[in-house]
Amino acid sequence: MSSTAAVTAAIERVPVEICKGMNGLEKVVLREARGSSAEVYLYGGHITSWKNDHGEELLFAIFKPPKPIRGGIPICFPQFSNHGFLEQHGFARNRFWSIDTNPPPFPTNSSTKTFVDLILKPIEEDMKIWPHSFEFRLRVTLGPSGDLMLTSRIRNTNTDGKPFTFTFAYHTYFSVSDISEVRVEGLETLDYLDSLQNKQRFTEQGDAITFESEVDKIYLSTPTKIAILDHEKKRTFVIRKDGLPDAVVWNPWDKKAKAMADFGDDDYKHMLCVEAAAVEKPITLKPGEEWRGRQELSAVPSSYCSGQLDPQRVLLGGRN
Ligand SMILES: O=P(O)(O)OC[C@H]1O[C@H](O)[C@H](O)[C@@H](O)[C@@H]1O
Repeated sequence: MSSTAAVTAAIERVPVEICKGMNGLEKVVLREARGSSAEVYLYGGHITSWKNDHGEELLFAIFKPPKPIRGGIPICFPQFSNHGFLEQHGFARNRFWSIDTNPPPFPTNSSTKTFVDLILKPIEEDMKIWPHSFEFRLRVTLGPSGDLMLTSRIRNTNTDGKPFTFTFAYHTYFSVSDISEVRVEGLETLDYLDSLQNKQRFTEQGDAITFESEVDKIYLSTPTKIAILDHEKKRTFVIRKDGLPDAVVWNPWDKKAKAMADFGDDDYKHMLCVEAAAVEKPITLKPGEEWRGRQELSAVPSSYCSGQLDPQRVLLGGRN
């Protein structure tokens, strides 16, 4: 079968479409019957859009060609941020991924058919800076109720017997109405490394996390559920994660936003990054071993109780 035929065969079974996006780059669009959608670019395996069934964009993303895509969900691999000698956030976000037409069996407990499998293997240039052979499979799934699930499977395919070690993050930029109206539940009282203070370790104080200045923290050993409550929008994002013990919280605030070429001066007000990650304890894989890291996002209406958000209801939200 030719590769075009294989791609067509692989996508015919599901409500996905491959088309040209910004700068002529190829993207895959997933659509669910009730109207929700998601888009992933082959460049970076980068999610750039996630819309609910009212067509509202739930991710913050800026497209200002010829600059690279800012926002959405860049994949940070094999290095998160500057925790190592590679380029910031590793090279995976700056590589062309392919559609994986024949992924190994993938046990899922859902009957959804709206998904696409992408694969990244190292190119010669990568082997020079990170001399390891790997297969990185990313499955992007849109659930029937609009939930967005990302599952990464990374396998060490070294033939020299050598293990490799990496750090990882789903660098998710959530769209929020106004950062000063947002709070994050689920990280209170946890230890974190403060990237603004030489990665020193502190313990979070107080009830919930709110925002009034730049923040760049790596929360350690976090629960598997975190909520972002947007008071103004009356919307709550729930992040469920597996295999990713840490959670990075980032907002550049005004000064850094001004200094960033691809960020509008006020854009920081409308975004918040909460990133399911494995940073503090890097993952090591021996040849033949595979690691999995999963992030599931949902957006639900916030519930109010005498003017106060009810985190218990939001976090339990009818299911676990
Ligand atoms: O500008 P980028 O390379 O995409 O990184 C954007 C941000 O990503 C993460 O959240 C890091 O913790 C920040 O330190 C970094 O500034």
